[in-house]
Amino acid sequence: MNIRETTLSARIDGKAFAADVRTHVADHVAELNSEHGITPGLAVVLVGEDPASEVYVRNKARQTRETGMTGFEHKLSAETSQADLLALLARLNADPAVHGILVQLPLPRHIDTEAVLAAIDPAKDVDGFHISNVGLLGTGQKALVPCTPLGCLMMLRDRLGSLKGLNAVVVGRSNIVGRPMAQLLLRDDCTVTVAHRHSRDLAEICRGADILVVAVGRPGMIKGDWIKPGATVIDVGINRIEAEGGKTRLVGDVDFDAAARVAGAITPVPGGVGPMTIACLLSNTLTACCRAHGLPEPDGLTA
Ligand SMILES: Nc1nc(=O)c2c([nH]1)NC[C@@H]1CN(c3ccc(C(=O)N[C@@H](CCC(=O)O)C(=O)O)cc3)C=[N+]21
Ligand SMILES: [Mg+2]
Repeated sequence: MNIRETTLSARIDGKAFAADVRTHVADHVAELNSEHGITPGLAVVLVGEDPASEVYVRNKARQTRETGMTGFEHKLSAETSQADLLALLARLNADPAVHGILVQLPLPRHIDTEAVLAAIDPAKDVDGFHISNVGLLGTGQKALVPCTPLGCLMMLRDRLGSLKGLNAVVVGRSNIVGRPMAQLLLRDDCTVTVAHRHSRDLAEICRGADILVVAVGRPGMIKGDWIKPGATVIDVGINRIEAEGGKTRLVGDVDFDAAARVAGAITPVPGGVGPMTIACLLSNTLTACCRAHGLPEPDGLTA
């Protein structure tokens, strides 16, 4: 087999997977609607004008509508006070048409992120960032699970079936990805190592990984010879770098071409984890809606 073929067979198509998840969500939403007259609603709150965030929020709003759910968008100026933001969240918490609430991060510096996340009703916390959901996940209870790690887990289960007993290495320990990812892998009976910027001999740690999840935000940091042959590699990094002709290009945290020659499977950037994150946001909104109404949750969409 030549290198090109090897690369292609190793690629995990997150974009196609996400489209499947959205179809599954849309089917369930249609059923909720026809049988119970319920339409799941997702509120997205964006504070300030960050171009990348606006693209993301726009994509998400479109996909929310495409799956038959209602999207509520709240775009607030960068100068919005914390009190005003908290007042909006109180209204959304009380609104029965809103089943999911997402406050786009990062927030402007004058706003206390932890206070804002704590103000979201945990039952509507489709990002899974409220400490109540973090604690439920950490103790193996039913939670709303952060979208990016949930999407990674879905791809891993799809590729590998059971994850039991596998060595999983998570590089990065953020509250958004690394930590919840480690909890999910532990729950699926992996032996989990969490590595980070202070870890000694990161290359050697990575070489022991049957599953390698990287979420550090450093373009191409993970080299091909750090990958165990046949390993499954999930690249969470989305780094915009300068390309030729003054253009920009998206790359992950893993040196894709080199890693793809060694890995059993690997997610590309773009077209890997990113689309799955949005699909999982939609599935979390559906899950929150089902729980709010005491109705059965969709199969295969929750961790
Ligand atoms: N409360 C909160 N929850 C989030 O989930 C959240 C957030 N804040 N703040 C920003 C980050 C970023 N994020 C992305 C989701 C999808 C893509 C995505 O679909 N990326 C495409 C490429 C898109 C492009 O071309 O720019 C891909 O990887 O194929 C990217 C980034 C969610 N975030
Ligand atoms: Mg880190």
